[in-house]
Amino acid sequence: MPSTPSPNPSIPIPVKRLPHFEGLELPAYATDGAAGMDVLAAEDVTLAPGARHAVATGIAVAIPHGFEIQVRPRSGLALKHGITVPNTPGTIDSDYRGEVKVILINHGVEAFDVRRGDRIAQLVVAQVTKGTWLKVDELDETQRGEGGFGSTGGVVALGN
Ligand SMILES: O=c1ccn([C@H]2C[C@H](O)[C@@H](COP(=O)(O)OP(=O)(O)OP(=O)(O)O)O2)c(=O)[nH]1
Ligand SMILES: [Mg+2]
Repeated sequence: MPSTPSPNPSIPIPVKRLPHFEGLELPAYATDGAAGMDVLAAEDVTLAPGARHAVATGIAVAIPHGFEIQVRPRSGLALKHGITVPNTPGTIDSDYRGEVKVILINHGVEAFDVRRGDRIAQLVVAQVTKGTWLKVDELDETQRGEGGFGSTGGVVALGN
């Protein structure tokens, strides 16, 4: 029997469309199951190889307290053109009221033209769990202990 997909939880997010947003669409989920909303560039910019730029989106948001928006790259742009988000996932704080910008970097070998209206990245709404420090003198023992950074082996599969 096919299972009925449970609806995604969804929260309303106040969004302000800045003057240069004129004529663009709000970030939107491309499919029902998409994790991120594709966000459009609100400006034209050419990225030379190695160059980076904080690309305008034309929107400002008031994310409800306890949530954040993560700015993630689009895999198609990364694979085909080497265009990615150097600070991925970019963090939009709930108390930020400035314009949402997407930092793009060109890791490709050719210049890349971002055109106004292009879908340049995706925005993922996520819940934030805050931590508080519990000061201790000793930590519990684990199998890993202080091993890290490749301590469990290299790229060869376990068992080989
Ligand atoms: O990709 C991004 C990353 C950040 N921001 C905005 C929203 C975020 O709330 C603010 C600060 O971002 P972050 O904390 O990552 O940068 P910072 O270097 O720590 O700056 P700040 O001292 O302002 O927190 O900048 C964006 O618009 N796009
Ligand atoms: Mg910060």
